[in-house]
Amino acid sequence: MTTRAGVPENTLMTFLDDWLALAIGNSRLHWGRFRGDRLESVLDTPHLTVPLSLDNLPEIVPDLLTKNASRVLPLRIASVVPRQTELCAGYPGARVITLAEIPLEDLYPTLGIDRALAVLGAGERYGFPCLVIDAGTALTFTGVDAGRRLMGGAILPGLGLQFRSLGERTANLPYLELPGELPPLWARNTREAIESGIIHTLRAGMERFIEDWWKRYPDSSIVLSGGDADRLERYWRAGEGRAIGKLRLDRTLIFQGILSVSVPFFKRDPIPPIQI
Ligand SMILES: Nc1ncnc2c1ncn2[C@@H]1O[C@H](COP(=O)(O)OP(=O)(O)O)[C@@H](O)[C@H]1O
Ligand SMILES: CC(C)(COP(=O)(O)O)[C@@H](O)C(=O)NCCC(=O)O
Ligand SMILES: [K+]
Repeated sequence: MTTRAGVPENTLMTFLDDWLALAIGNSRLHWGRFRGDRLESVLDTPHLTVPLSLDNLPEIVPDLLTKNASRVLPLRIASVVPRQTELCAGYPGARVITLAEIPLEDLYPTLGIDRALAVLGAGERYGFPCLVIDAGTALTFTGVDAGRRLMGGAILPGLGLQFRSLGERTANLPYLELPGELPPLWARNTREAIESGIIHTLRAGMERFIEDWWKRYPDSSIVLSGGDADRLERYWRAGEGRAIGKLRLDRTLIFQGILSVSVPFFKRDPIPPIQI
């Protein structure tokens, strides 16, 4: 396989090389800089407005690049936003990850690559079976069993989107930011009523999925990821907080997933044994 620049791909990444991972979500870009198999730094940036090039990469991710990084850094892209993928395609080291490369069974053809990589990353890091709850633009549940088969999942509007849609599509409701703390269940003003409705309903929904998942896979890890994961974890913990010890927070799952599908390109030690 060769890159766009015609360089054989597996000569691009060696064990100690720097390379970039880019996860393109519906709200923004998530960048990770690796040195070999080590994730050294991460950065979120707005969507691209112009094509990505060798010239503008240093301006887009100044904090990720070392000063002497003059050569073309390999860039492995996982995107759920086709227009943004197109804007990256002209970058010489770019390569887009597809579902065909994901070593999980029973994936359906339209599954988001971000979901596949995050749950792969979660399984590699915490063991299969595992359930990922990704609180991004959309909020997704993605579960994989001990045989690395996709069990199933669900998609709903993310927290930010739920707040925004009420603010934008109603005459009297304000657009609110996500609150820092879990609001009271029974509100007596508009702000808290919106916060309560969205957050307590989401918590109840999460409980439904989590309880069912643990019934099927009692020892499974459940991992929260995405831009709203920290807040979601805080809301979850502030409630009755059932079995909270087993909910992990890890916002780098997708980078672990991208690393895992890049493994053949590294001379790296095998990933630690999988705990089931
Ligand atoms: N600078 C920011 N831009 C966009 N969303 C942000 C930002 N900071 C925090 N967030 C939160 O992150 C959520 C989006 O999650 P994220 O994982 O970044 O989205 P995606 O991967 O779908 O682009 C939003 O609901 C918002 O509350
Ligand atoms: C569900 C998603 C929109 C989530 O995107 P995100 O919130 O990470 O930007 C994305 O994974 C997607 O476009 N999925 C395709 C449909 C599916 O996964 O079934
Ligand atoms: K995501």
